[in-house]
Amino acid sequence: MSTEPIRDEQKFITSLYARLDDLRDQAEAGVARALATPGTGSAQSRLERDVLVAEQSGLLAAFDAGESGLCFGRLVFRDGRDHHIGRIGIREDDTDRTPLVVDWRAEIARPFYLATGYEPMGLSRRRHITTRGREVVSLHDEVLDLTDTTRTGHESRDADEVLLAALDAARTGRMHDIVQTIQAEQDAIIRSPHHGVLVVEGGPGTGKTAVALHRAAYLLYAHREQLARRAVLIVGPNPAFLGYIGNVLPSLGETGVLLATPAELYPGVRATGTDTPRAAAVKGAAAMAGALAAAVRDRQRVPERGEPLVVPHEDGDLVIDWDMALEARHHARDTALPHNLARPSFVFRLLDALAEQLADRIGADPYGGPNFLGPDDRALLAKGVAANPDVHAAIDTLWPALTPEDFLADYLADPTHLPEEDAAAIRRDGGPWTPADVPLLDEAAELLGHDDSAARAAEEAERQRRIQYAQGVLDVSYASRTYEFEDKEEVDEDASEVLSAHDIIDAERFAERHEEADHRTAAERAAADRTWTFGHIIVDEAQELSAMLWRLLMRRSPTRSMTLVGDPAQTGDPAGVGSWEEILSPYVEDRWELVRLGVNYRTPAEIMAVAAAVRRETDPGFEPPRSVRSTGAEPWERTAADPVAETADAVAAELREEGRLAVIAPPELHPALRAALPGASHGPAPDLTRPVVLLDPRQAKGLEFDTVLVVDPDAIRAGGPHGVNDLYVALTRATQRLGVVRRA
Ligand SMILES: Nc1ncnc2c1ncn2[C@@H]1O[C@H](COP(=O)(O)OP(=O)(O)OP(=O)(O)O)[C@@H](O)[C@H]1O
Repeated sequence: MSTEPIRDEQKFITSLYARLDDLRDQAEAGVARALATPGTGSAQSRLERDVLVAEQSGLLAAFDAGESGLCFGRLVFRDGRDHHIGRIGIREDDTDRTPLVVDWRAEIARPFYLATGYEPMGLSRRRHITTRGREVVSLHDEVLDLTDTTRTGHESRDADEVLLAALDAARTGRMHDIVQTIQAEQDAIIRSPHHGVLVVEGGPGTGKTAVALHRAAYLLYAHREQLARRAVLIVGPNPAFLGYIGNVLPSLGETGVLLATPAELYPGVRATGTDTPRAAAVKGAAAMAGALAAAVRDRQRVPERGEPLVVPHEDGDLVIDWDMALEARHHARDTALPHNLARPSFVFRLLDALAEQLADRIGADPYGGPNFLGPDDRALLAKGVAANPDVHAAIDTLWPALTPEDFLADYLADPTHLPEEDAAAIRRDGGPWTPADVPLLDEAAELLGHDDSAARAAEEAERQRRIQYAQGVLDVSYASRTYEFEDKEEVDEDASEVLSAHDIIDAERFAERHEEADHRTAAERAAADRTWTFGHIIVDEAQELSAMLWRLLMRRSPTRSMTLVGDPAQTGDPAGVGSWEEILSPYVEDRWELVRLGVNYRTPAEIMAVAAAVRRETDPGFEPPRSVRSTGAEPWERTAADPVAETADAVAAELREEGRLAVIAPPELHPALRAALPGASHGPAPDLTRPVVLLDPRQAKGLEFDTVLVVDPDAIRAGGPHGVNDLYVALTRATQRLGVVRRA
């Protein structure tokens, strides 16, 4: 390509960055001004200031995200329209508010990802613009109009070149966004409607994680009003994985997302313990729900027949017998409320019965006439009974108020309603909570309930008042908006692609932000609230989740707006549920959609052949996803009496200036490997940006490295019920080179 188009694009890109700088300065000044405004101290002035700070801060985050790779494409339509495509939408500072660059998520940007020579979608030309910092380094053009005389017929390879350059690039230890090279099959998933459950299945490296993250960004853009308020939850397998993907959404300007591992889904509990695989499987099985429910009922007791509880009282002993407690228990259970919420029914029924017992005794006419006591005397007696701490202590032994933590700790010390061998596997006295305990704590919290109804009602009334108030302030702010606060609905057909401040904030969220004591974002509040329900939930490596964890997640998503991505062939967790049908049918029957991704963007064909051979040992018909690349570098395999020393030598030989290397080995080899590889990052949350990282196969899930050394594959395979899957995961992590060190 001649240098002229590059010069022209450079001119455009330079002016675009100048506009971005302006907007950023304005937003920064806006925040500073708003924060410096002394205000009158009234609720109104504080709210107005918060409106400004939130709007400007949201814009600032988006402008900062746009800094790198702000504009990466251009679409020239046959009808003369000409649009640049970028990470965020920006408009010119003119009276028409001319779009300068269109957000990649806008409908008008779609042909950038979908158009082909056969289906040009109105395009005559598509350009890929590659920049380094603010400098244009290359352009790749595709002529899609078959009648264009400059067309050579080879243009489509240009798009592949951009993709292959991205796939070939050295890894940094952090996942990058793929907005420049989203493929058509991926685009369809990213933009599919957000209602209902969408399952995305695909082999290693097919872009499931990338698609899931871009889908979150797309949904937040397309349904901002609904989703930003309730936040989007992304569940990933482990802390290393969350660190790996953590930059992708901020790089797309999105912050309304909570990333969490399954172990973090019960606020206030840090699950640092570990279970045996057998214990994890028992705790994860659906049968635990029934066992816990039965165990809660066991805590609703009645005295043995003929062995009543006798409570000393100033007006005479009170007797709680089998009949009386049974009647109160029926009454409380009939409410169908959780244990702690049904407890007041039990308590009041017993108190009434005891007061009556006392009145019957004290006021009894020895000659069989009517009771002497009038309503006032009876009320006085009832008051005395209700005020007696011994009465309450006795009732507590029958229907105690329980916290989920105390209940589960008691249960695990003496598990009931399970076959004895399962109970033995999970029996435990004390010790830290484990990840498999997290859904059990949540289940217990549901069964027990927390009696905060009065506080909640008061809170809701106050919230409604604030929303009404905030709407008034927003209306004022909107009427006096500056040009970049334009509502996307009311402008032209290009409008929906441009970033708009009113997308970033709405009255309800404002009201929420304005709570005096609570200025946290929706995602932050969601993280602290067990009963939070999310606007959308994305689960990565969904095949790993246990039935009990699915119950927890479904409670967090009453609308069932979910995207589940996974690969059953990579299941490692002993509690992982076998099939999507099995996972989903209890919640949505067959109302879910399955899409498959079939192209492997990570693993070169040479490496994939080795990984597929491992699977074919147990599943002869196994077909791996098709690798998009082949590097010519054949994986190597060595057998050594001392695999640790051999690995250390191989690491020294394989280390390159650029890129990252992972040693994936069974956990029992880690102490020796740590000693032999002193520079390697390791542990529960290793730093993946270091040149060498030591991982066990489970930790390697979802990650990728330029070079991977798999140590003692036979031990990995023999390491558990899903050992073959773990080995398959380990072998499919490399983007360039794979070495295998066997034990002799
Ligand atoms: N369209 C694309 N353009 C550029 N890179 C892509 C594209 N799709 C996927 N990739 C890259 O391919 C690699 C694998 O993607 P990703 O991790 O999302 O796959 P996955 O299906 O989740 O894999 P696994 O199941 O093995 O964890 C990543 O480096 C990702 O950035």
